[in-house]
Amino acid sequence: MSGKMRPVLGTMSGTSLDGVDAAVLVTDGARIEAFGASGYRGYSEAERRALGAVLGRWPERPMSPELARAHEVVLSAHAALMSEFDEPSVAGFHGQTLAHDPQGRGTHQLGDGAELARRLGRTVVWDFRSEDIRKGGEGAPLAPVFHFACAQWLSLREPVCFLNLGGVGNLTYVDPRAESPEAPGALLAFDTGPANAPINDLMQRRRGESFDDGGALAAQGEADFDLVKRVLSRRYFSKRPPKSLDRDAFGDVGRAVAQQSDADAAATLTAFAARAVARGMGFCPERPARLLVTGGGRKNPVMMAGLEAGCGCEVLPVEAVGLDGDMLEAQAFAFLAARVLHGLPTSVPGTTGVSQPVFGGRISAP
Ligand SMILES: Nc1ncnc2c1ncn2[C@@H]1O[C@H](COP(=O)(O)OP(=O)(O)OP(=O)(O)O)[C@@H](O)[C@H]1O
Ligand SMILES: CC(=O)N[C@H]1[C@@H]2OC[C@@H](O2)[C@@H](O)[C@@H]1O[C@H](C)C(=O)O
Repeated sequence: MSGKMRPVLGTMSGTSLDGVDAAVLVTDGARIEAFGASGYRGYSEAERRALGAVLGRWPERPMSPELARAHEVVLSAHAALMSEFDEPSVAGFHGQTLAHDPQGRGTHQLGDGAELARRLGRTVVWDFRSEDIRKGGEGAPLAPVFHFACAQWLSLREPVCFLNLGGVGNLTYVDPRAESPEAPGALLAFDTGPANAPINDLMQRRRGESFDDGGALAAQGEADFDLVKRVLSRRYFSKRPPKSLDRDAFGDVGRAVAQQSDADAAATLTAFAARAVARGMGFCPERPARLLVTGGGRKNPVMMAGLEAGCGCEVLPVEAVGLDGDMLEAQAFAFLAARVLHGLPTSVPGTTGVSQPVFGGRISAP
C-alpha cells in the first residue's frame, strides 16, 4: 500500500504537562519516508498551573472560566509552536488529555482542532481517540501503528518492543514480519502502569521540583519491594491487554510511600514503574530481543537499570537505533494524521481492543 508522500506536522502535549512537542514526518500514512524538523515549547509555571487545575475534568458546555483558560493555554501554545513550521500544510493535533475512562465517561482531550485550523490557516487532523471508544475500544494507546512503521523503517526482521515512559508507561510489541499493522499478530499494545507521573508528583510535593533529574534522588534510596509486589498483585496488572490507564490511576501508591524518606519513596515509585513494565512484557507473544525506550523516563538511569533487571532482554533508548525519543509521540500524531487523510485505520484489535480496525480522527479545514 502506498500513496502520496508528503510532509505532515504532528504535535503532542503529554500527561506530564511539561510542554508541546512538534515534529515533521514525510509519510503517506503507511510508510515513513523521512523524519523532518522538530521543536518544543515548554509551558510556563502559570500555564502549567492552569492545566493542572483542570486535570480530571470532562467537556463542559459552556466552558467554565478555568476550563476556558486552560483551553486558551493549549491552543495558543500549539499555535505559537506550529506557526514556526512553514512547510507542512497539514497538521495532526492530539490536544491535552484531561481525563480518560474508556469504560465509563470516555476520554477528554482539551483543544478544539477546528479553532486551531482557523488560527493557523492550515488543515488540522484531531480528535483521534473518541471514535475508538465509541467502537468499544480503549481509545489508547494509538502510537502502535506508527511503531509498526518505525520497525519497517528500521528494516527489523524480529519482534521488538517499544516502550514509552511518559507520565504513564505504554508498551507496543511489534512483529515486523507481518504484512501490515492490521494483520493478526502484528501488534499488541497497552499501558503498563504509571511511569513518571507519581515520581513527578512526589518531587513536587516534597522538594518543589518537577521531576527526579537523572534519577538522582531514587539512586540514593532503597526501594520497598514488598510494597511494589503488593501493588503489582492488583487486577490491572494480571488483566490481559488491551488496557489503558488514566494519568492518576494508582494515586494511592503515591500516598502509600508517605512514611518513607524522600529518597526511598523515589526509589520505590521508580521500581514500581520498571516492575510494572517487566510484568507487562509477560503478555508479549514472544520475548523480543530488544526493548527500545522512548519518552522522558529513558533519561532516568535508575528506571533503565530496573528495566534491564526485570525484562530479560536488551534495554536501549531509541536513539541507539537512530530515532528521537523526545519526538516519537509528536511524529506518531503526524503519522496518524496522514493515515486519517489517506483513509487508513488508526487503531486495530491488538492495540485498543476494538473488534475491527477503527478509522478515527476528524479533519478540519482552515
Ligand atoms: N533527565 C531526566 N531524568 C529523569 N526523568 C526525566 C528526565 N527528563 C524527563 N524525565 C521524565 O520524563 C517526563 C517527561 O516525559 P515525556 O515528555 O515522555 O512525557 P509526556 O509525553 O508528557 O507523557 P505521556 O507520554 O504519558 O503523555 C518528565 O516529566 C520527567 O518525569
Ligand atoms: C488517554 C491518553 O492520552 N493516553 C496517553 C497517555 O500517555 C502515555 C499513555 O497514556 C498512552 O496511552 C497515551 O499516549 C500515547 C501517545 C498513545 O496513545 O500511544
